[in-house]
Formats: sequence, C-alpha cells, structure tokens
Amino acid sequence: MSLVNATCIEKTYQVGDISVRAIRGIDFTIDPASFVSFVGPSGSGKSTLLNMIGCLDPPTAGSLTIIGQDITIMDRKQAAHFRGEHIGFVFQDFNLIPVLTVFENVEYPLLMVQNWPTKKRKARVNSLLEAVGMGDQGNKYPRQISGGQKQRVAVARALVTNAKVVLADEPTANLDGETANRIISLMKKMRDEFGTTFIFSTHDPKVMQSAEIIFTLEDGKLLKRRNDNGGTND
Ligand SMILES: Nc1ncnc2c1ncn2[C@@H]1O[C@H](COP(=O)(O)OP(=O)(O)OP(=O)(O)O)[C@@H](O)[C@H]1O
Repeated sequence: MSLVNATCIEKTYQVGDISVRAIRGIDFTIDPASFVSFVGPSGSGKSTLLNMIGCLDPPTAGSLTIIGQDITIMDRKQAAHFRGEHIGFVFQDFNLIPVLTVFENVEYPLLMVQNWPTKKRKARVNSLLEAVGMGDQGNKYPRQISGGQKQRVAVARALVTNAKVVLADEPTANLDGETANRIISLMKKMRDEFGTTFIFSTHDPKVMQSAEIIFTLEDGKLLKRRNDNGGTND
C-alpha cells in the first residue's frame, strides 16, 4: 500500500476577488520508506503541497490519503491529532524553542501529543539524540550550538514520536555545503534505520541529487517524475 496517495488534488487560494490556483489537479503516490524531493521554481507550489501532505491546509478538491486515511474529510482537531501521531517536520530555520535545552526541544512533541511515562520518554529522547550524533549535547541551549547541530536536533525532534513521514521544506537552505551534505546523509541514515519516509521541497542541487524520486512542479502542475536510475514517467 502506498503511504501517500494523491488523486487530482487542487489548491486554490482566495485573495479578495482573485483566485490563485496554486496546485492544479495533480496525481502522485509515495511508497513507505521513500526519499523524495519536490523541486521547481519559486511559486510552483512546493510549500503548498507539503502543507497539504502535512495536514496543515487541506486541498480544495481531489483526494489525498496518508497511511490509508483520507485527510480531506478530517476536521481541524482530527487533522492536528493525525499530524501529531504520524508526521514530523523539519524547517529551514530549524524552529527550535530558544528557552528549552536540546533535550527538552526533542522531548517537547512527546509531552504535547503522546502521553508517555517519564522513564520511557527520557530513554526515547536520549536514543534519538544518540542517533543524530548529539548524545552529549542535551544540556545545551540552541544558541550554544551550530546551525548543522540545530538541524540534527530538529531531525531528532521530527522522529521522536516515531512519525511515518517527515516533511522538510528547504531543510538545507541555511546551511553551508558541507553541513548540508551531512544533514542529508543523516536523514538517509534515519530513513534506513527507522523506515521513515522523507519528503523534501528544495532548490538545492545536493538535496535533489540525493533524492531517490524527484517530482518536478511548474505552475502548480506535476511536470515529471524522475527516479534513481534516471528514468522519467509523466
Ligand atoms: N496563503 C496564500 N494565499 C494566497 N496565495 C498563496 C498562499 N500561499 C501560496 N500562495 C500562492 O500559491 C503559489 C504557490 O506558492 P508556494 O509557496 O506553494 O510555492 P513554492 O514553490 O513553495 O515557492 P518558493 O520556492 O518560493 O517557496 C504562488 O503563486 C503563491 O503566491
């Protein structure tokens, strides 16, 4: 069964009298444990699409199922619950909470959405910090660590709830080339270890190269799909 299944999805924003057709009837499927990137020029609809997959903003038409559940029929509360259970996010500006330590930042989603006993929760956070190479940095605050380390913490936070899907909107935009490469390798390692699907949007050629499936968007339409061995399908 595919993990994400989009059929004829559309997203139209209404701005006063003007309708902006950001996504114009596209179809795609994403399998479990995939490493996928949406690419395309600015304004082509990448963030809009990620927001829909992340249950942040529903499509205005079409069908979108994630882990077999139709997210277009969920109300806001159901969508928030589903998001908390199954979807993790990594942002280009890291979005760590400055007044919380590294450990507390990773622990935060478990406190918010999942009622884990303290001992199990602490062990889970420590294992994720170890997995991303930040096991000895848990007591530091975000201002005391580098950009690459912040993104490692963000990856740990995205995975701590055992999310099936991690969405990353331009995850390397604020990192230098070498650090960006390390973060991409880390995400791939996490995919291999936990079977999590990673879905990116990017302009970054390094992220594009590392993706096993690339969906190209232009003006809200899906132009083509390219997979690892260079084949294309429309
Ligand atoms: N909340 C909104 N209200 C109205 N129009 C919007 C809104 N969000 C996005 N759009 C429009 O939808 C289209 C797609 O925008 P989107 O942000 O998804 O593109 P993008 O490919 O992610 O761009 P970028 O690479 O610059 O981030 C654009 O025309 C944009 O102006």
